[in-house]
Amino acid sequence: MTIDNFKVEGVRFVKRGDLTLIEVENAFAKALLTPFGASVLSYCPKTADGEFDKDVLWVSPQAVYDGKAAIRGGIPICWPWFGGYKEDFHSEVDVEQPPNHGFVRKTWWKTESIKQLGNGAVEIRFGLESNADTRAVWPHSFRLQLKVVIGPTLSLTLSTTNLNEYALSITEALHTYFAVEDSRRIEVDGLQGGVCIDTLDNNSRSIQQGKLLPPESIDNVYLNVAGDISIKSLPDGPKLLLETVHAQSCVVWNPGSEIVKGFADIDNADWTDFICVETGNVWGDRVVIESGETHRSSLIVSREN
Ligand SMILES: O=P(O)(O)OC[C@H]1O[C@@H](O)[C@H](O)[C@@H](O)[C@@H]1O
Repeated sequence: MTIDNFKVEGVRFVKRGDLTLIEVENAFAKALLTPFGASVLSYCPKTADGEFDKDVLWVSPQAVYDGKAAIRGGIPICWPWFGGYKEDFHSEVDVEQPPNHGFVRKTWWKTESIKQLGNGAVEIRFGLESNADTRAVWPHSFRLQLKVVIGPTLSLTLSTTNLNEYALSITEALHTYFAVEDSRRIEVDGLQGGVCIDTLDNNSRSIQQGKLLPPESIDNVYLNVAGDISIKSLPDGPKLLLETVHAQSCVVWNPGSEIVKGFADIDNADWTDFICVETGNVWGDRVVIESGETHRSSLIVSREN
């Protein structure tokens, strides 16, 4: 079944570059997704007076849609490892350049279902099973599914099923690029008490005290922060609320004015337009999934005006 065979009210398919995009518009929001990387690229909820609000997500105007490169923006999925290829994933398989943040953000997923739910929200499920190509990079068997619900909130659930006869160890993150008025004037609440690892300062560790006022350039990993998180535009702009389930970690990243120059797919001036607040299970919060078991991790995003 090809993607065009899904006939659901308020859902249409358009091309951008080499990708097929899924456009959703319903009583609650409009959104844009693609099976390449199972990426959500846009989510504009409706305001109380029924107008579409600004996008919650940021996608770089320089993003590439060639079906090969990871899309710069929206919600890329980092799986089965976050960041570099960690020591514990090494195997007999020789991967010369293991992709940063894993391989599924650059892989075509299958669109398994698109349907309207009883309340009028739209649910889309993307799936990916291990195959010869994935085993060449990571020699394990798995089934992955991303369930996205476009409703009054944007909800994503990533499910990993371990199809091996042994336990599987993964790290994972929804690498969300949130659109903000000015990344220099925001505060992130909900990280306090977590272990903060500053990767721009030799992985120095501290305990996060109070709200985070991100410096211009930031690449902090927060462990053991399972509660809700919010991103507020200062002084009294809108607030984005991030509710998570089975996500112990959060990474806050923005390249800032210098490091951004090393990114071909981000304009040098655009770093103030977003903040990445990436929720999942990374570093020491890694997840071990027993044989035959499924692990689920969710993110639910909404905007409070
Ligand atoms: O360029 P990539 O692979 O998408 O990574 C972007 C950033 O992703 C963040 O999650 C990392 O913490 C940063 O170190 C990294 O630079």
